[in-house]
Amino acid sequence: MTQDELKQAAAEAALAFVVEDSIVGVGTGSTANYFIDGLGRMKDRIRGAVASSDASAQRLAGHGIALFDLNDVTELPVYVDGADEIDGSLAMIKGGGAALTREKIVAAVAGRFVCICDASKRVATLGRFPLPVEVIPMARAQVARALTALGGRPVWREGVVTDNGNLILDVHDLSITDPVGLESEINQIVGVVTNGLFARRGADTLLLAAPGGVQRIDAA
Ligand SMILES: O=C[C@H](O)[C@H](O)[C@H](O)COP(=O)(O)O
Repeated sequence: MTQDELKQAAAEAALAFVVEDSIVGVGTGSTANYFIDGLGRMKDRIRGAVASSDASAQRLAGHGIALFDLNDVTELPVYVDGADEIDGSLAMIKGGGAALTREKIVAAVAGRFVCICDASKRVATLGRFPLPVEVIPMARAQVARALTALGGRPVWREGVVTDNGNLILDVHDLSITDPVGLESEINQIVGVVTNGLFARRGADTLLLAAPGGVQRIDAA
């Protein structure tokens, strides 16, 4: 099976978690796109969706799925999204597509975070994938210095502007021994909007696709 087929298999498995007549939280990226396409087939069984990016909103709209503003939503039973890396405790690195802040906001409202991944995303320790950090533009250099002081090597993702009008620094070479602590520590740097560690609120359920099938792993 190709990596794309595995992503699609994980995404299809997530459709079983969609609650009838509910509003669905929808992530961003190539794996989430397969989920959106599947959701399109069952659009008559849901009220609509909250999107975590302009790109996902566009794809959802293309399927005729009603879009809701998160401010108007009080109940979001399920959020489905991919990840760049996920560890044994279901903590993740996200933001390879620069959508981390909206993803974290929508996920925070959701009752259950279902992560959909192909097996290549599963790691013992987070950090081989450079950690994306969304930064207010005028603070780019000072945040980069603070991230260097933490032991990382920040690289500005030049040319990329987030849906919120901000910049991304990708932090290489971090030793992530305490994902929960590091997530909080980086968020304390003035000028940081948020970082791509999803550890304080990780996934509740992982659907991990390998050639042998899709494995379900629930958080302890
Ligand atoms: O900003 C992007 C998101 O965090 C994605 O969920 C993540 O990058 C995984 O994307 P993909 O499914 O394309 O590997």
